[in-house]
Amino acid sequence: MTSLVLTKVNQILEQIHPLLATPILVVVIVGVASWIYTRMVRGSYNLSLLNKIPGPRPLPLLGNAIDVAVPHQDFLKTLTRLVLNSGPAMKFFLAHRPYVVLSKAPGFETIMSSNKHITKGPDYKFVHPWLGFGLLTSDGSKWHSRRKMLTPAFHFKILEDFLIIMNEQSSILTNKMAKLQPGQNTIDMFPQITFCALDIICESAMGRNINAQGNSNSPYVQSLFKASDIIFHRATSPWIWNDILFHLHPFGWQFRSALKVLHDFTDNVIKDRKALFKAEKQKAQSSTTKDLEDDLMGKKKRLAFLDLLIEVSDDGKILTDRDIREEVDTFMFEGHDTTAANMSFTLYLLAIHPEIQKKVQQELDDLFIDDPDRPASMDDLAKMKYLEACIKESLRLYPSVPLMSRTIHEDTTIEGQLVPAETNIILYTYLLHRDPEQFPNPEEFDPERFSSTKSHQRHAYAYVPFSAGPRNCIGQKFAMMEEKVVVSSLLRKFNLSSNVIPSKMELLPELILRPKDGIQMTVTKRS
Ligand code: HEM
Repeated sequence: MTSLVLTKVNQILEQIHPLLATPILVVVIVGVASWIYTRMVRGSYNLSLLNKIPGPRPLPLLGNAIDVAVPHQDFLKTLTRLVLNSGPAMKFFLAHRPYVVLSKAPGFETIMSSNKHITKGPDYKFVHPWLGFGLLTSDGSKWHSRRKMLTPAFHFKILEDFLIIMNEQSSILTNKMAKLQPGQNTIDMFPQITFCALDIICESAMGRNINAQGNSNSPYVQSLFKASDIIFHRATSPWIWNDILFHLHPFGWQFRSALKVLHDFTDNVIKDRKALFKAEKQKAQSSTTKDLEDDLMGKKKRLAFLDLLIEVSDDGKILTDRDIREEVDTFMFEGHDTTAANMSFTLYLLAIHPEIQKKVQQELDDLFIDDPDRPASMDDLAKMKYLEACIKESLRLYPSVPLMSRTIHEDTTIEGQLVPAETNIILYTYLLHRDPEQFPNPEEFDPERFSSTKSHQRHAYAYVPFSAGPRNCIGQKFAMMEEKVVVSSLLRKFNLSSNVIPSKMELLPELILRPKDGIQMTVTKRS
């Protein structure tokens, strides 16, 4: 490996000036660079503790960059191999920056259950220009107060109001599917489901219908995809991590123009809804002294999360328009891809397991025996137990968020290793969910794992697709509701099949887990 580095340095120097490429100069330059690198590491990280944690041997300057610099579709396999060679806490370096990858339940518990380890890892900085420091990205007292402020918005009673939107958008999706002619009914379901999820979250978060299902070319939808795409590429391209270099790069200006569209859109919606809110408030002065949560629940209709934010903002005294935008943008960012990926993988798993698909359809047929075309009610959703188990099992095999990261600020014992302060922790959920001690035959799709008796036999942190502890997903109930509505609407009307073989499907751990080539499925009307 060292000889590989020397050869590379030699080539670079030769390009700069042939005289520079003498062996002595190369050795001197590599030596000085290694010394500076080691000083940097010593200066900021506790190397003596880090060296005790198992992991692949790092190279000077590069750390383990060469070990993990593989094509995106090979990343999960490569990381899994490295982790399995090292153990449940594996250390590696990217340049001078140390990471510890956790892949078993006890390690996850140490981090997730703690109120101290709530700082997100350095890679979240790439979403700051879009989301600012909203609920997903903030920490400390700002995060605490925002979390407290937003929790009532996800109360069961408030979520009920979003059911109408979910049913309406599902029905647009099923109508689109019904128009597919035989011979043309094998399609990539991933984008179809994504547009539906986007329409649902946009109307729920902002009270605006962007009609992505009808027109996916709208500037807002295109900018959202563009911004997400560039964030992912930046996170995996160290040469544009630096802000100045990024702004000079073509990605930089494309990102800025996408953000302008996204921010302008949210700003305008906030302005409109604030005006509406003011007018409504003038009409109903009596509600101003009531407790916020009761107030919201008492009202006939709450169309958007944005309303709660405007209500608590106290006309800019508690939340400015910029603060409100951070949270609305965060819901848009966190709330469409995650559910879309999970719904797509669930449909796919049911498509390749026809006997399990039949059981789900039986459950739905029994529930909708009175009228197979009516919208789903909250009561129906509560009774979709088997479908829920399928969705959960799909999230186990294909967690929408396959990796998360935190930075710890104090020395912490994790999995028996003393991990020094300022180390970045990677929570490798994709592998955690494949632990054979917790999930025998882990690659097998078996919804029975989520029957109530079997769930109790597992470690409390063995299954955490929505994270767990204080920084868990605030939107998980919303997500489960949406997914049941959309998936059940499709399965009431259609049979699904697919020739895609799970072991051949290439997975990309982008901002969310995504199939590299989409998921082709055949959609046939049920007789
Ligand atoms: C299947 C769907 C979803 C999955 C698998 C999922 C998963 C997650 C995970 C793993 C986290 C923790 C991220 C981290 O620590 O870095 C998270 C946080 C979060 N999620 Fe979700 N999510 C889903 C849907 C949603 C929806 C629909 C919304 C909004 C309506 C949402 C809003 C959020 C927010 C705001 C946070 C940050 C919470 C905090 O730090 O206090 N999520 N989600």
